[in-house]
Amino acid sequence: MIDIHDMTFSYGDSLALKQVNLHETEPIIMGLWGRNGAGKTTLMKLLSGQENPNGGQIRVNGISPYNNNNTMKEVTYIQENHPFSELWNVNDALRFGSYFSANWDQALADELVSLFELPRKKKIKHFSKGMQTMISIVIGLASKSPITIMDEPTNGLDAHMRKLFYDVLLDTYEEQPRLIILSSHHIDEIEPLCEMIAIVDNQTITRYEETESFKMQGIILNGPKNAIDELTTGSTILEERKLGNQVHVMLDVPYNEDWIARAKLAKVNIEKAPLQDYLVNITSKKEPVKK
Ligand SMILES: Nc1ncnc2c1ncn2[C@@H]1O[C@H](COP(=O)(O)OP(=O)(O)OP(=O)(O)O)[C@@H](O)[C@H]1O
Repeated sequence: MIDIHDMTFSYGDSLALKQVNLHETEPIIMGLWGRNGAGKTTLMKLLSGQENPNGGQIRVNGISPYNNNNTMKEVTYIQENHPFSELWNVNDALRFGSYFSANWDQALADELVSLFELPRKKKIKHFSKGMQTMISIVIGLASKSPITIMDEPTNGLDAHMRKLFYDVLLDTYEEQPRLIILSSHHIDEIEPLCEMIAIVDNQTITRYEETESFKMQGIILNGPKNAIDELTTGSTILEERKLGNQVHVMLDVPYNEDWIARAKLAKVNIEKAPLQDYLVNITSKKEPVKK
């Protein structure tokens, strides 16, 4: 479905992506996580054919996507704060979506507009931020495109609407599996949906792994300095804080029976590092400490 090999892209003289590699043949839900400016949006633009790489290769369903009419039919890209015309209401936006999507499902679009309680006649520019996100979601899901890319799809949604979004996305995905790519800075908002997560950091994809494997990784230890020092010898420390004789560290190791037993023996408190904190630390500019 997508195959990216040593791809590089610059905006003029400014390098945005370098040596990107990503290969996915299955219709899965993929998360794209990275910090501000990491290159997520640029990668999504390249996948949807809006930009042309300067080097390397990108293939979407076997073809180079840039300026390719076939890509336009097969890939739907919903940008963050999608720029709807000032004049449009919901019906206009849906008509626009239907023009560009070969698999457009009008019944689903109507169902989602009702579910999200979006007023059909009100101008979209007068919608709240969450409502604007919802109409973008409707267009993304009703497109039923083989490759559907959504930038920050939970932006502005409250907990209730986010839950609705999860439910409808999974329902439509189960009905018709396709490659759905969701980007976010907040991993917790997309992680429940994603089978695989790609980490975009320092202008490239540094890791592409199963969500479950990321969720296993990273532990936090709290305890006396000497006990922590002994336990952490040989491990990579991602974060360290001291309070008197007490030390708090995050290690880049799996949260497993072995570490739970070692911590118990050393009388040190152990817990799983929150996924978002773990990812922030592994993409931090500061060098991790190897003890
Ligand atoms: N049109 C542009 N012209 C020049 N530089 C750009 C342009 N768009 C993005 N960039 C630069 O490319 C880099 C990657 O930006 P990009 O928008 O892809 O990051 P991002 O991961 O989506 O960030 P965010 O999470 O903040 O939206 C940044 O350094 C950014 O300043």
